[in-house]
Amino acid sequence: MTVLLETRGLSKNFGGLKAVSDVNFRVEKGEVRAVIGPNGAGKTTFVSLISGRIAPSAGTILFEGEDVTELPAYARVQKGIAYTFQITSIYQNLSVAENVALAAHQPGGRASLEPLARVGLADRASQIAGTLAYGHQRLLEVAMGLALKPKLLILDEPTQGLSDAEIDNFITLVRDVARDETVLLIEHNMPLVMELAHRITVLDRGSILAEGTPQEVHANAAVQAAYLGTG
Ligand SMILES: Nc1ncnc2c1ncn2[C@@H]1O[C@H](COP(=O)(O)OP(=O)(O)OP(=O)(O)O)[C@@H](O)[C@H]1O
Repeated sequence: MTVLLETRGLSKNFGGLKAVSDVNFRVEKGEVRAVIGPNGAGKTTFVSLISGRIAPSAGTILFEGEDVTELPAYARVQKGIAYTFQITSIYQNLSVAENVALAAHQPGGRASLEPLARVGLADRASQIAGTLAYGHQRLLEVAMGLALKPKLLILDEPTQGLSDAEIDNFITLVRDVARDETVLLIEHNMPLVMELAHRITVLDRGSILAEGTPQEVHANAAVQAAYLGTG
């Protein structure tokens, strides 16, 4: 197995708060890795550090063996790290297709519609993005991430606001994406995580509480106590 992403001693403090604390983490190429944990565990902060949206207080981030800790976000995108944009970065007044074209840095709108087809939005290509339902805006974000042809696709709560049928489509989508790319998924929907992830990392108060296959994590007593609320 080849390690795609590794963090060593990765930490982020906000004042006195250790949002991410000394995290040593590895993702293999081709994996679907879920990061779960209670609210405030540090999941978004962790992936923001990996994508370069925020700078760490300490530690190192390696991508394909290269130290990318000091690289700005755009340079990490060029290396193949795509973080689905927060919804605010969708251009609400542009069409769905134009948003994908912009994400792919082809503002003339000549980008392939393939990313839209992959997320099931091809028939909405000409719709104004701001008029999409919330769940569809999340899928548009995923399409914008795919348009970058990433090696690592980071999805931050992608199924929020999706219907059950759309979540089923999303599972198919991630399996399809995972044939070519590695996926790092932050997700609160536990049945979905159990079904999709090869391995799960559980964050709690900024640190890794547990890591393993869905079965191992589900059976972990510390996880049940801290997260599943059944301990
Ligand atoms: N910019 C910031 N300034 C100060 N504190 C922050 C900042 N961003 C996050 N925090 C704090 O860091 C901690 C971790 O937050 P983070 O958003 O990473 O958690 P999370 O696991 O993604 O939570 P959720 O599941 O609710 O999205 C929280 O206590 C949060 O209040």
